[in-house]
Amino acid sequence: MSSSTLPDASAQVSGHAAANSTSAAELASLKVSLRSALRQFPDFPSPGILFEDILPIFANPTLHESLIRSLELEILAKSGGQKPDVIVGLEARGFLIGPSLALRLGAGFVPVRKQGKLPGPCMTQAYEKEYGQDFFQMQSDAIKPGQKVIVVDDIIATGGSAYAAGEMIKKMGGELLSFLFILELEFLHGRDKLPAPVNTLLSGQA
Ligand SMILES: O=P(O)(O)OC[C@H]1O[C@H](OP(=O)(O)OP(=O)(O)O)[C@H](O)[C@@H]1O
Ligand SMILES: Nc1ncnc2[nH]cnc12
Ligand SMILES: [Mg+2]
Repeated sequence: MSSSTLPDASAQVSGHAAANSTSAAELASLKVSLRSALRQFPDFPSPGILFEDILPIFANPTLHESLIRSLELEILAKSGGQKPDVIVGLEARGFLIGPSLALRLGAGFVPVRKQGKLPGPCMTQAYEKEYGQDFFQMQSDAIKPGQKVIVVDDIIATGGSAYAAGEMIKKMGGELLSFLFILELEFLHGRDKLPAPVNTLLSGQA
């Protein structure tokens, strides 16, 4: 190793550290504006549920851009260099973020839909969520064996929806890298159900 390598290497390391701290500062500031845009509606869709409304973020192009950038930064910070092949988004609110995020990351997008919406052979999984139960489906060939997958959705409450998606992805031979949400309802401990790391931008209803 030449004597000039060490200073170059250490300059590179401190360059990465500076870039990481810049990204962390950017992410922290974006999260503040995203949180301030959320609205809450008591007793929707049923008594006792405090509904978290994320839609104001999408009504404002600056906040919309902040959201997609935050999700991208969160993945880059937590991925340990592992790039996803596929982003899986859950119908319906997961469709608001999945395709844009997939484009940013150069990954494919695959939908998980509610039963009866997808053509051709499908895999079906029952699930329960904070205020109901339903069936999810994916097209049976949507994930190729060995593909690296990140599941995205707006909110993790009980974790039932995301768990069902993870089950189907594993049955198709996909490798679950992580789950990513805008908001976590911590008191429901949904993350404890999930079989891969769980990353969230915001938490609430502690
Ligand atoms: O962690 P869980 O308890 O499973 O709950 C979270 C899920 O519930 C909501 O979806 P929902 O199907 O109610 O509505 P949507 O069709 O508007 O996404 C939310 O968008 C998450 O997908
Ligand atoms: N409290 C809540 N607000 C919005 N979406 C939800 N999905 C599950 N629980 C929810
Ligand atoms: Mg949903």
